[in-house]
Amino acid sequence: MRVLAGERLWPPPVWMMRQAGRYLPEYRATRANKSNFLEFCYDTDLATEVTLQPIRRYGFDAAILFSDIFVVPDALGYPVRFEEGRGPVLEPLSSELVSRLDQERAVGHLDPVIETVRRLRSELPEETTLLGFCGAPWTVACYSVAGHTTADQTAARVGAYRDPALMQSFIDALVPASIRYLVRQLKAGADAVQIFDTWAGVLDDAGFKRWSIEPTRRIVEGVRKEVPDARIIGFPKASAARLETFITGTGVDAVGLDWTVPADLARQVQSKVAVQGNLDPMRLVAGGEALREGVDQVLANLGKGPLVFNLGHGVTPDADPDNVARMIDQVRSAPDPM
Ligand SMILES: Cc1c2[nH]c(c1CCC(=O)O)Cc1[nH]c(c(CCC(=O)O)c1C)Cc1[nH]c(c(CCC(=O)O)c1C)Cc1[nH]c(c(C)c1CCC(=O)O)C2
Repeated sequence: MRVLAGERLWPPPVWMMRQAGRYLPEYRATRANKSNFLEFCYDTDLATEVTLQPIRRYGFDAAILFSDIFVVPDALGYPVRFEEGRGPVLEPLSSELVSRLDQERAVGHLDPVIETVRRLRSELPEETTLLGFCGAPWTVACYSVAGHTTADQTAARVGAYRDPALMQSFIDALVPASIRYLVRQLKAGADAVQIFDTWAGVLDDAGFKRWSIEPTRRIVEGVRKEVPDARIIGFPKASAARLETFITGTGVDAVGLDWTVPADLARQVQSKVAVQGNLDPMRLVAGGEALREGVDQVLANLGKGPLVFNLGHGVTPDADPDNVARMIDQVRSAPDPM
């Protein structure tokens, strides 16, 4: 929390996107209790358990609520399901589906997730930061146009060009639902929240302003209206050259950097706000010298300013859990460069 407020700490605090996940045998064992992934997210006992697993194993400085970005459209009544080996599958976006979305239904539907936040705050060590999150509207909407994961979101981009009013109407439903959801997480005990915009990088310049910056700005403003001191981390992935516009345009307190952000640009961004990142998750798969070198590079480049050590994107199922321990040891034992 001190780093998010702009302070430099040494060693930097460390956590990992997707730290509760399939690379951990204990996650896979708990996950085996529920075949339906969304039901798993809404099960307070199981979600609390898997959130705590990486904290117990590694002592990360922050825990991130176990849930998914698709609980928000699901709660609104948008048809979402997860298919084994395929990931999320959403019905194609239509004005009929948007007209059926129900903001009040979303509140009750998300009660179990808010209960998980409450439970986590009481069970976590006091010094462990609890992070809540939501998906940015554009990233959520991408999957509703394509219907599934794609490499470059061509369907969502074509959809947004052909029928911007439809895209806008869906985003206009996601914005208030996301505000309410984040406000409730903060009031239930989350110390800060992160907005994941995984697909911001595929947008052209006008699209980035309309579909990434503007909805995020509305969420930040809406959350701060209810929780004035809310700490908010933005993560517009693959948007290196636009990070400064994003920060000014949205008012976030900190940004997550993916691993492609050039070192000098990352430091420039860090002169404005705290940064989080940005080890390539593949270095956790490769291990050895590639891992040591990568951790050193992040610390050498960003260690002199406000840094939350993290990956540039989520840890993958093929990462070696021992490499995660090595990464944390290296961060915590690194000599202070100042
Ligand atoms: C785009 C996106 C999603 N979900 C999320 C994003 C944004 C960040 C990113 O880009 O990684 C965010 C997310 N998803 C999950 C978390 C939990 C907290 C954490 O540990 O970081 C968070 C913060 C759990 C999850 N969400 C999912 C899993 C794996 C599913 C399983 O256990 O069967 C987990 C642990 C499923 C999921 N959820 C999503 C996809 C595309 C998939 C399928 C791909 C995959 O399987 O990794 C959507």
